[in-house]
Amino acid sequence: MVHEVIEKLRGGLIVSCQAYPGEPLRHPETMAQMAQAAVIGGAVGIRCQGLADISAIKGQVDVPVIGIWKDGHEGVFITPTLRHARCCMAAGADIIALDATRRPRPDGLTYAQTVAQLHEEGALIMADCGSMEDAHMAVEAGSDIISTTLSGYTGEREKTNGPDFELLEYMVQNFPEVPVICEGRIHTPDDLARVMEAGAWAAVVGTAITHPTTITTWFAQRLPSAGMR
Ligand SMILES: CC(=O)N[C@H](C=O)[C@@H](O)[C@H](O)[C@H](O)COP(=O)(O)O
Repeated sequence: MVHEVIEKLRGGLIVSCQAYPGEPLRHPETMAQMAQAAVIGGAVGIRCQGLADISAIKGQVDVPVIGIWKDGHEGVFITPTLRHARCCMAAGADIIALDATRRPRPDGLTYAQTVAQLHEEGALIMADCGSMEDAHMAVEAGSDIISTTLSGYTGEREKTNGPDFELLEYMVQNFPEVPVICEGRIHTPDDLARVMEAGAWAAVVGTAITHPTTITTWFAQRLPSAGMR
């Protein structure tokens, strides 16, 4: 049976509100405003990064919040350890997303051990996978949600221009009992419509909605003068 929090996400758009270190919008209040704006536009859930952002956003929106803590840039860095995950829970996240690759984790625990412990503590876990093999591992570990988040970022899958439909379809077909979230490089409303048609439980859109610097470059690159800059 699907948990009621995950049921609330079914068929909907989750907006990822993240600003990266050193960026002008990197402030918990700013991200909470961004999250509120996304909910007004129809987001059924928010994904966000960092303990301060999770707690600020939880104070401002009623929809489920998927929390992560990114620590570092290499290897396993999305909620890499049990400690990071527990902190996200304490900050108020309704669902914790974890790196669900088969790579070694900084605290020496396996993904399955991490999930088992967090389940004992009452957490709901979204598995950020980078490949079919990761998805199998994540499902065997009892993840509550599996996602395509890390496709194209771990060396196992090509970084496609848009979402990784092949991985999404594989997950949907092979794990019909597990909610599958499509995340990563959904850049247009058409992309979103297609991933939902492919059977995604829900979809996460980040950059195309909440990262104005990148969106500006998409436009700027189309200026007649772009090649001369
Ligand atoms: C690989 C990685 O670190 N992904 C992160 C996960 O939280 C975010 O940087 C992405 O913005 C998010 O997954 C949404 O994807 P997109 O921004 O492409 O819509």
